Amino acid sequence: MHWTPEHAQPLNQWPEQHLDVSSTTPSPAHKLELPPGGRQRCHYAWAHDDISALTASNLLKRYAEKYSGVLDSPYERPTLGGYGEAAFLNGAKGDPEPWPGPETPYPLASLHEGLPGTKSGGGGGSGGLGGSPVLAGNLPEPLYAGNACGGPSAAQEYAAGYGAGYLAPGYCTQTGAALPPPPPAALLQPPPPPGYGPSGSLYNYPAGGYAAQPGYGALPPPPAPPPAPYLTSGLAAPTPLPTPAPPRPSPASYGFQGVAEAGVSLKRKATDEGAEGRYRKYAFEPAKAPAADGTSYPAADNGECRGNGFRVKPPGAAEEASGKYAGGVPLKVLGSPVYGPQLEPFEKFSERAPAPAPRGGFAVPSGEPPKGVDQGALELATSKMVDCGPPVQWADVAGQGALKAALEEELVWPLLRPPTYPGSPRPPRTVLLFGPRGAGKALLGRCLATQLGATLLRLRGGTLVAPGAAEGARLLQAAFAAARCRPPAVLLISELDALLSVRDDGTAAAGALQAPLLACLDGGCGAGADGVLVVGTTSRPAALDEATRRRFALRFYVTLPDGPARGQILQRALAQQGCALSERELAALVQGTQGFSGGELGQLCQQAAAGAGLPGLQRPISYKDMEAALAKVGPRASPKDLDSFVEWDKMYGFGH
Ligand SMILES: Nc1ncnc2c1ncn2[C@@H]1O[C@H](COP(=O)(O)OP(=O)(O)OP(=O)(O)O)[C@@H](O)[C@H]1O
Ligand SMILES: [Mg+2]
Repeated sequence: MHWTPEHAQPLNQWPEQHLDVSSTTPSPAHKLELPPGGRQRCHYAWAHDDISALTASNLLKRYAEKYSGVLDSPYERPTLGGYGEAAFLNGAKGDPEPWPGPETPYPLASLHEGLPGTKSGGGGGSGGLGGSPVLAGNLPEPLYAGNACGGPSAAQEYAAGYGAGYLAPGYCTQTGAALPPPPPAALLQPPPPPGYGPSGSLYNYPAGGYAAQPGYGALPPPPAPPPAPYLTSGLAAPTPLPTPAPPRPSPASYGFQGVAEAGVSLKRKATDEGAEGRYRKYAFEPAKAPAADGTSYPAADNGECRGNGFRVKPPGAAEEASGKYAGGVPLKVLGSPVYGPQLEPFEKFSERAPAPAPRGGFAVPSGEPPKGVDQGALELATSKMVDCGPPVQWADVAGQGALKAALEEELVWPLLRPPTYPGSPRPPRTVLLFGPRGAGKALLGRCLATQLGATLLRLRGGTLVAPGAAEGARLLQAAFAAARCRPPAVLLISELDALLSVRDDGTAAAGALQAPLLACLDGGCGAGADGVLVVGTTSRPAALDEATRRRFALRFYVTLPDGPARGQILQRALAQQGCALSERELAALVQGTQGFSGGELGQLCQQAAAGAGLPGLQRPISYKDMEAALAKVGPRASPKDLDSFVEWDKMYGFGH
């Protein structure tokens, strides 16, 4: 039968209670715990419980008095667990006096020690194990000495491991004998909390001994109690009910030790599973956190995964990247500089006084024809080759500042300067001007003649080649002769490259006029005499073979005009056409004629004039005429051409 609080009797009803201490069935604990030798005796005493009635009543009277003091004293009902487990464990519910006998290994505090109204007894402290307080105290020597049925040692173990002292009414195993009163109800555990089922242990059985009890899985079955101490009066405590279980510990706070516990816990687990399974939903478990962003995907440990698992780039990342690359410094607006007065007007050069007739090295006309030259050819050359055009001053050449300077310093001045000393190096007598068509090479040649005050003889390679090689050779020789006859002379040979025709595969054609040319350049036809400058020009420098190229001491790249130069050229050309554009219109034209040569600009203006009406009837050229002309006239030099010029210049030019 399970003791339940209902069985608790108030103390004042105890006297009627009689303890039936006779029992023939030892509790399992007794079976287990009794020393072998003591088993017999213990059975004997237990069976025959021959404690005199007098003794029993003495005992009851003694403890009744003792307990009555307790009950009358005003004190709080202890809270659950208010009493240390030890108190319940060793059952020291009442008397603090130790059981006479060897020092107990477990000094126990008296249950009532320190309570108001209680006598500060000699108990407490090392209160002996005297087993149940009911039996403790200076009781007469127990009838059973030694180990009888679990004498002190047994009692100790028992008491220590278990609150054996409490003998509930209803457990009177001794007929007629009144047991000491049960501890006041206050000492009893409160009723179990709701949720506990009717079955299962509510009590804190000591570890070991008992098989796991079916339970709620919340508490492991308590360990088996050590053998109950026997009443000194011979009363053998019947199998005591286990003390009320301590408050249900949280799973982690079970205090049971040892294998039994482990077994118990294992066993419990099995049952727990059931119980826990039943109550799992209430079990404390951290719920899985939903994905932070509420998606149904489980949040990865690192919290990285979102949605379909792809991470979203932080906004603006792409912009930032493009900003980094695309946001470079905006390119400067390229364009030809606005045509402006910074350029020297053409006239300026023309203002310059013509160079004084050179004295000295260049030449003084000898008046005598050179020997071996065909007279007819000479006359032809004089009449046909001598350029009688207006002088060209440096200012008449738009732009080309650097080139103009180089030419002046490298050619003109040395030619004009008398030799500084005998044997001083001769000034160059040949110069090659190369660059795109219409770039002003001839113009420069003309300028040079002007600057040297020299006769200008102009040859076109193509003209020489046309009548045939022989005829051409004759003419070439006549030209050089004539130049020699008219010192200072500038022999301007344009389209030099026509004289040196080179097949597409780079092999020279049948030396058309190359040989006579080289001979003349070497002074064979009077050339090279003092007072003759040969200016060769070409727009195909690459067609020149090395022999020819090397006959020209100076080689300069004549580039296309830049913006301001273009403006000047346009302005001059338009002026020649009798019209003038506004600065804005001019600026627009300059912008729209990038890559045009001077010659092409002239052509443009001529085209515009044509659009303005027939010659003589034409109106002034308008901007619209120019725009129309642009549709027809365009730059000839391709970027590729321009690149080749640059390359050649690097390789063979004198740069400037
Ligand atoms: N820098 C310039 N300043 C003024 N006029 C120029 C300039 N360049 C070219 N021109 C004009 O363009 C026309 C062609 O010039 P020029 O004959 O000197 O070119 P080129 O280089 O000799 O051409 P080609 O290779 O066909 O002989 C000329 O009427 C000239 O006045
Ligand atoms: Mg020319």
